[in-house]
Amino acid sequence: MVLASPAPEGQLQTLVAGVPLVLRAALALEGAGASRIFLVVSAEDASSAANLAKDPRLGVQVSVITAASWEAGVAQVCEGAAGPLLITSAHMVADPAIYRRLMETSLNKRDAAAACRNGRALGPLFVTPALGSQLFHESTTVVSSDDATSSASFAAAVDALIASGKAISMDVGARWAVRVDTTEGRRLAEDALLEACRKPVDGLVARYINRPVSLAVSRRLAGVGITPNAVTLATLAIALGGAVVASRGGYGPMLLGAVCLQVSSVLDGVDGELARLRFQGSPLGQWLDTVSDDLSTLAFYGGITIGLLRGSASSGEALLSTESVIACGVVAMVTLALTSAQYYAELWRLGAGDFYALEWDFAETGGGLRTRVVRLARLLLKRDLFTLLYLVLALAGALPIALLLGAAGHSVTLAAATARTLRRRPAS
Ligand SMILES: Nc1ccn([C@@H]2O[C@H](COP(=O)(O)OP(=O)(O)OP(=O)(O)O)[C@@H](O)[C@H]2O)c(=O)n1
Ligand SMILES: O=P([O-])([O-])O[C@@H]1[C@@H](O)[C@H](O)[C@@H](O)[C@H](O)[C@@H]1O
Repeated sequence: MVLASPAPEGQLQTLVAGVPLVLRAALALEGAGASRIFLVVSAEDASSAANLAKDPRLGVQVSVITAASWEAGVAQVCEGAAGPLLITSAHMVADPAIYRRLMETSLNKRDAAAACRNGRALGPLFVTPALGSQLFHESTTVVSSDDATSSASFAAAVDALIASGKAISMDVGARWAVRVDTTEGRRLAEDALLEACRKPVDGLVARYINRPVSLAVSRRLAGVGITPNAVTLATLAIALGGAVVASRGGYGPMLLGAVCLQVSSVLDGVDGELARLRFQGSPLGQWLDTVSDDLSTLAFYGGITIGLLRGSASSGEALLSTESVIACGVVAMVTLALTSAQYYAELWRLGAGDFYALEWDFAETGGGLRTRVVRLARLLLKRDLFTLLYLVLALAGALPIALLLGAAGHSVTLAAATARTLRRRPAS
């Protein structure tokens, strides 16, 4: 059971990366495993809190508690609680792992666990109902309700709890936790939230080139109404448009086609970043993202195959014979389609649309020679890398090589996907 404390009056709706701060706190607590949330607010904030509590992104029940003071509201919740509570200020934007770790702490030996950095309390406190009610009942000085920096004085009170031995101090280590009651604090929180949108599976190009750009775009779009799904469809439209242009043939159109594929590959990060930043991820979005990646690549091969057959020598057509262009184009498209079909079937059975919901050998850390080879091959065959490579080849007027590499690369992934499907086929 968890409690999110109020922001000072009127600040419930302050946006942090596109989400009202109190809603962000509630969603983060839910993500960390909170099964119920009590939101303590003043009478003036009650109706806007009630609206935020109805947000469709929330999966847990949020009860709004109206109280004359923060302490009175917290004490009221503690008194009715059956198990430990996590008390935090809506002003705190933190890595959900901090809340998760606090909630996992056993309160058998002490009555509370506090999130700390360098020995100082940050604010979030996991506490037994008994200590919680005692703290907020008896010690009216814990947080003075007319104190503008109530979360700071709350942290000071938690420091005192640690000093008296009643609370365990849990060091948050490198995890981030930022107070957002200042413009600077909100900026730092947005930086941390955006950084947390990176995916551990990002390839080298994604990590060092694509993400810095897509994160800058997401920062600007976070407060705008555009949905992740709309961004996914826009990235697909850019790639398909590029493929149509490339099919006209010639150096310029085919280069533009490769530029469009690269732009869509960079913007491909924005949809997921917005989904994670604003808690707007969805099964439909996962599927759209996966299918749009594959359709974009497939259309590119189609576009350049037609373009090479139609074009002049300016795009390196002489590098491959007409028959080889057709053969490589067809092999690249068919192997990509057959690979995707197998992954889609597995994803469908799993009830997920996210390519990374599948279990992958290359996701294992360490491992023997085979795992290392698979991991290296996977890194080389990743979309972020080959998309950039195709752009370089288009610039060099050597796009037939892209078709050749596409045919070879997707044949390898088809072989791996087929072996995987056969391995996983249930024994009859
Ligand atoms: N319209 C969208 C797009 C993406 N997502 C979520 O975001 C993830 C993708 O995150 P992102 O940062 O965009 O990763 P990509 O760069 O697209 O990498 P990949 O496609 O290889 O997963 C999806 O799996 C899905 O969980 C979503 O919910 N809705
Ligand atoms: O992980 P990665 O190679 O960068 O990219 C993946 C593709 O390889 C895969 O075909 C597609 O279905 C996924 O959505 C994702 O785009």
